Amino acid sequence: MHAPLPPVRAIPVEPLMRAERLAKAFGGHAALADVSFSVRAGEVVAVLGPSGAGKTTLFRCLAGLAPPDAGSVRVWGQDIARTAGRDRRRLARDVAVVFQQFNLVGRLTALDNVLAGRLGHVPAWRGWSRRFGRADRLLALECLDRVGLLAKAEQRADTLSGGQQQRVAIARALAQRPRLIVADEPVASLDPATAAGVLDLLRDIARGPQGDDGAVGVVCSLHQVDLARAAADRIIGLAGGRVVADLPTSLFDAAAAARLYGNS
Ligand SMILES: Nc1ncnc2c1ncn2[C@@H]1O[C@H](COP(=O)(O)OP(=O)(O)OP(=O)(O)O)[C@@H](O)[C@H]1O
Repeated sequence: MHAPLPPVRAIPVEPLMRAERLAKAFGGHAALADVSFSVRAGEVVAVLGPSGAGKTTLFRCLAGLAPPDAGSVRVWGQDIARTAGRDRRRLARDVAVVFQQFNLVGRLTALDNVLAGRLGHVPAWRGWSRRFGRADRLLALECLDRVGLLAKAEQRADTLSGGQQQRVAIARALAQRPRLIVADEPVASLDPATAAGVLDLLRDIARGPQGDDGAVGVVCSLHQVDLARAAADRIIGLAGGRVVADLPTSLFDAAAAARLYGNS
C-alpha cells in the first residue's frame, strides 16, 4: 500500500494577472523592456532585482498608476490601461495597492483608514461625507481583526508603529475585496522581524479564502532574497528592466541569486 500523498494546494491554471511584453522608457532610457510574467490566484510572486532594475516602474504599471509605452497588464483578461467607465472602476476595486510608506492618513483612526478601502464599493456621496453603512464598518473591523489589529481600531494611524501601519494598509487593501494585491517594497521600511511578520500575513491572505470569490494573488517587490524565499511561491528576477529569472522558489538558489545581483 502506498502512503497517502500530502495534500496539494490547488493553484488555478489560468492566470489572474498577466503582464505581457511590457516596455517603458524615460528620456530614451529603457526602464522596462519586454517584461512578461503572470500571477495566479492563491499565489505569492516576489520580484527581486538590484537597485534601478525597474521594480518600481513595473509596479506602477501593474497597479495601473502609470501606463506602459508598450505591452499590457491584464487582470482576468482586461487590459488595465485600456478600460474606462464601469470596467475601470471594477478593476480599481479588484487590484489593491500596498506601498512602502503605507500611505495612511495619519490623523484618521485605523478604522477610518481601512474604510477608505470601501470607497470603490459605495456611492460617492458616502465616501465624501465618510458616512459608511453598518455592513462596511463591520467588514472594516473584520479586516482589522484579520491583520491582528482590532484592538487598535480607534487609534490614530500616526500613533501606530511602522509594522502596525503596514498592517492597517493591508487591512485597507483587504476591505477592497481585491483579487490581486500589488505591493511595492511593502517591508522596506520595517525591521527584519516585523518585515517577516507582514510577509507571513500576505502569504496567509494569498492562501485564502478571502473575499467573495476565493483566493487572492499577491505580487510584491522585495530587496532581501531570504524574505522572498520564505514568503513567495515564485520569484521573478528583474535586471536592467528585463526578466532574467522566473522560477519556483525552491529553484531560486544561491547561484540564481548571485546571477541576478551580478556576483558571478
Ligand atoms: N520618473 C522617472 N524619470 C526618469 N527616469 C526614471 C523615472 N522613474 C524611473 N526612472 C529610471 O528607470 C530605471 C528604473 O527605476 P526604478 O525606480 O523602477 O528601479 P527600482 O528597481 O525600483 O530601483 P530601487 O530598487 O532602487 O528602488 C532607473 O534607471 C531610474 O533612474
